Amino acid sequence: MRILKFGGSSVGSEEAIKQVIQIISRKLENDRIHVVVSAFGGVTHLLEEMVEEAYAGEEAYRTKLKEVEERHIEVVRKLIKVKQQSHVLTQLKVLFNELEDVLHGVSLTRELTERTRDFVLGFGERFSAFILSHALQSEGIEAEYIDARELITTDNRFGNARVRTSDTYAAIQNKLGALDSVAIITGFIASTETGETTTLGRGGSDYTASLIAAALKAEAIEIWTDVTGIMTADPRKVSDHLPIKELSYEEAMELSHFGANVIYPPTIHPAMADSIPIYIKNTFEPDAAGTIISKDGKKDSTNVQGISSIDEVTLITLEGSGMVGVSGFAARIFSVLADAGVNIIMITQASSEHTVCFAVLPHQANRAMDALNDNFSREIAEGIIDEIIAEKDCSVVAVVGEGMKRTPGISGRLFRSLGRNGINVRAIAQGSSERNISVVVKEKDLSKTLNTIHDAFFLSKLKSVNLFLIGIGLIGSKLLELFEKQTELLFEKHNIKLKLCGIANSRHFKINAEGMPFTGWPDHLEENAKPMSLDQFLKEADQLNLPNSLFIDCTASQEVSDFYPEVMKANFSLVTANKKANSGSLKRYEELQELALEHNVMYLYETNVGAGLPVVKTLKEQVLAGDTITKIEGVLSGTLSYIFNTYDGATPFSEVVRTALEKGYTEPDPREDLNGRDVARKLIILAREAGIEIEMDDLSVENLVPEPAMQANSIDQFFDELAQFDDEFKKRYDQAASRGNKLCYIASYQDGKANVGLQEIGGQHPFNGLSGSDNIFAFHTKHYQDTPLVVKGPGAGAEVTASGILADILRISNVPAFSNEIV
Ligand SMILES: NC(=O)C1=CN([C@@H]2O[C@H](COP(=O)(O)OP(=O)(O)OC[C@H]3O[C@@H](n4cnc5c(N)ncnc54)[C@H](O)[C@@H]3O)[C@@H](O)[C@H]2O)C=CC1
Ligand SMILES: N[C@@H](CC=O)C(=O)O
Ligand code: NA
Repeated sequence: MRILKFGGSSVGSEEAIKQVIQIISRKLENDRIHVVVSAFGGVTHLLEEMVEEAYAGEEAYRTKLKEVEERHIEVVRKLIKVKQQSHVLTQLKVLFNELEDVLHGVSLTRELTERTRDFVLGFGERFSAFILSHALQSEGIEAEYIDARELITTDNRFGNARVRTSDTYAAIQNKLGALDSVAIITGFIASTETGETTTLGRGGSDYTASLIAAALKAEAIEIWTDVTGIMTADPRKVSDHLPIKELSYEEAMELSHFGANVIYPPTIHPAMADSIPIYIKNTFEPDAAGTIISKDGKKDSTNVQGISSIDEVTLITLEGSGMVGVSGFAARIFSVLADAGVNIIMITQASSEHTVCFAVLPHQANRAMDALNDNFSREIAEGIIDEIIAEKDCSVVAVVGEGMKRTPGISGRLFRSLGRNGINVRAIAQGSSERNISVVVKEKDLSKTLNTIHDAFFLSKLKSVNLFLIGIGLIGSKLLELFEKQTELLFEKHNIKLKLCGIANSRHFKINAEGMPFTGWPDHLEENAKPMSLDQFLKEADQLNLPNSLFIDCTASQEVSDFYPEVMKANFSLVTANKKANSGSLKRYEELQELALEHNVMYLYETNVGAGLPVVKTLKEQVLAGDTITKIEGVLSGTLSYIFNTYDGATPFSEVVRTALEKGYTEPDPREDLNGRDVARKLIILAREAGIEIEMDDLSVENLVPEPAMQANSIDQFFDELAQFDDEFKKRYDQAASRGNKLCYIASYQDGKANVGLQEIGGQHPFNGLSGSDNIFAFHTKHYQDTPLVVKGPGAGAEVTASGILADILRISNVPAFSNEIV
C-alpha cells in the first residue's frame, strides 16, 4: 500500500489532473494505493479572501465564488464523460450552494468565528477530491470519494487542530483497511469529536497523507508537487540550487523548520514512527528521481545537505554584569517570553554569561520587548542589566546535515566562506545534535549569505566566480578571450562558472548580475553604458551582493590603483596586472597587505613581475618557508630584453622599439619601459616581497629615452623623436660588439643597493643566452647560495599576461591545482 498526495499545483488545471490520472493508473498496475488531494491551486487562498470579504460586508466575495464555481465546472466538463457529468454537476452544485449559504450567513451576521473559517476553507478539498474521484471513475478506475472528516479526529483548536491519533488510526483502518477501490481523500480537513470541521494548518494535506500511511502501515508516502524534489536551497534565492536525493527525517524536519518550503513539519512524525519513507516527486516530471526522506537519509554523508532561512527575524540582546553566575536568569527570561506567547527561533549565550541573545519573529518582537522591559525593570534601573536591545531586519540562515556531526571542519568552512565574502555574522547557534548550524546576519546580506554558503558546500558541484574587470585594452581584451576559451573546461572539469558581472574602461562601465558575454568588447561597451566613475562602479558592484566577487585591474592607471583600499574595504578580492600600487610608497604597499588581511580578501598580482612567469609566488613561498634573499638580479623587462636581443645595428633602433610595441610587450606608453621605470617598479616589488623596505628614491635608474623624445606629446611624436637618435644607439651597440659583448638592461639588488641600467655582458654571462622577450630572475638566497634559484622565460606579451591573471583568479577561486588553501 502506498499513499499518494497531490498538492494544489498538481490539480491546478485540466492538464495537470490528466497527469495525475496517468500517475495513478500507472501506480495501480503494481500497487494498492490511496490518494490524498489538496484544493485546486489557489482555491484555499480565494476561500480565505471570500470569507474575509463576507465578514467585512463586501459583495466582492460573490464574484469570486462564481469564478471558483465556474473553474470547477469547467474541469468537470472537460474531464468527465458527458453521461456522468450531470450527476457530478448536481452534487457539486449542492456543495457550492452550501458554501454560498455559509458566506451569506457571515455577511449578514458580520460574525466570523475560527470554526466558521475552518468550515469555509475546507470546501476546497471537498470540491477537488470529489471531482478527481469522478474523473478517475470516468476513466474506468474504481475510485471512491472519502471525506477525511470521517477519518481524522482532532481537538477544537480551529485553524491548527491537534490530531487524536488513536481514534484517527482506528477510523482509518476501519474505513480504508478493507477498501478495494482507490480512496480519494480530502487533505487538510478533519473534525472534532462532535463533528465540527477543523483544519490541520497550512500544508496540512501532507500531514493527512502521513496519518493515513501510518494507520495503514503503508510502505511509502509519495508527495507529488511541481518541483523535482527538495533543493539544496530556495530556488528563488539561490539560482545554482541542486536537487537533494536523500534526506533523513531529522534533516527534513530541520530544513522545514527553518523555512524551507519542503514539507509540512508535522508530516514527518507519523511517517518516522513507522519508518515509512516519504518520496517527493514532480507531477510534471514523474520519472525524475526526486527526494527520498527516510530513516537513514544519505548514509555516510559528510556534507551539508541543505540550507534554509527565516528571512525576517528580530534579534534581541540582554547584556549586563548582573547575569554572570546567577542561576535561574535564563529560566526567567524564557518564562517571561513564554508567558507573553513569544516563540523563540534560536538562542545563544556566550560562556562568559554576560549576554543572552535570541531571535524572534518580527511581529512578536514588540511583545517580547515589552514583557522583558516590564519584568526586568528593577534590574535595568539598578544597572545590573543594560538596556535591552532589539535589532530588526535580521535573517537566520541554517545549514543542515546529519553528516556534520561526523565531520570536523564544517563550521570552519562555513565561517571562512562568510568572512571571505565580507558577511558579518551577528549570532551563531549550533544544536548539540550537530545537525544544524544557524547564523544570524543582516537581512540585506541574506541573498549573499545563502549563495556564499551554497557555493562553499556544494563547490564540488558548482561555483560561480563573479568578475568585475577594469581595463579592456591589450591585456584586458586578451583576458576576455581567454575567459571565453577556458570557460567550458573550467565548468566541466572544475565546476567553476566564470561570470563577467562588471566591465569598464576609462570612459564607460556596465554592471549586470546575470553575467555578460566575454566577447564583443570593447566595441559594445558604449551602448547603454554609464559614464565611468570608480565610486559608482564599485557601489553598483557591491549592491549586487554576490559571493565570490573579485575585481581585476588591467589598466596602467594610477587613479585605479589608488582606489584599491576602497575595493578591499568593500570585501572584494583583487587581481591586478597594474604595478603602480605595489611600487608606489612603501606605506601604501603595506597598507594594502594589511587591508587584505583585515577584510579577509585576497590580493594577487603575479603579473606585476615577469608577466605570467611564477616569480612573485616563488619568491613569496621561499620567504615564507624560511629562506632569506641576499641578492636579486635579472632581466626584468620583456620590452628591453626583446629590443637588445633583436637589435643588430642594421634595422633602426626606433623600428625595433616599435615592433616591441606591436608585439604587445611594452607598456601603453613605451617610454615607461625605455626610461627604466617599469623595471624599477618590478625590482621594488620583488624586494618588498622579499621583506626589504625600499622606496623608488633608493634606486638608481638609467633612462634610455633621449630628452626630446621624453617631452613628446604623443606616442607617434615619441617615435619621430626617437628616430633622431637611432645613430647614437647604433654607436653604443657597435662599441659593445667590438668588445665581443652584448647590451643587456639589468636590475640588481644587494646589500641595500638597487640599480637598474644598461650593461655590457660577455658571452659567458648567464644572461647572455636570452632571446625574444625573455626575462630571467636569479635569486641568491641562504638556501641557494652557490647556484641561484632561477626563473626564466618570456616575460611580456598579452597571452602570457592574460594567463597569469587567470591563474591568480583561479587561485582565489580555490581551484585545487592553483589553491594554496585546503577548502
Ligand atoms: N604588456 C604586457 O606584457 C604586460 C602588461 N602588464 C600591465 O597590464 C596593464 C594593462 O596594459 P595594456 O592592456 O597594455 O594597457 P592598455 O592601455 O591597452 O589598456 C588600458 C585599459 O585601461 C583603461 N583605463 C585606463 N585608465 C582607466 C581608468 N582610470 N578607469 C578605468 N579604466 C581605465 C583603458 O580605457 C583601457 O581599456 C598595465 O598596467 C601593464 O603594466 C602587466 C604585465 C605584462
Ligand atoms: N612592459 C612590460 C610588460 C610586463 O610587465 C615589459 O616589457 O616587461
Ligand atoms: Na609573474
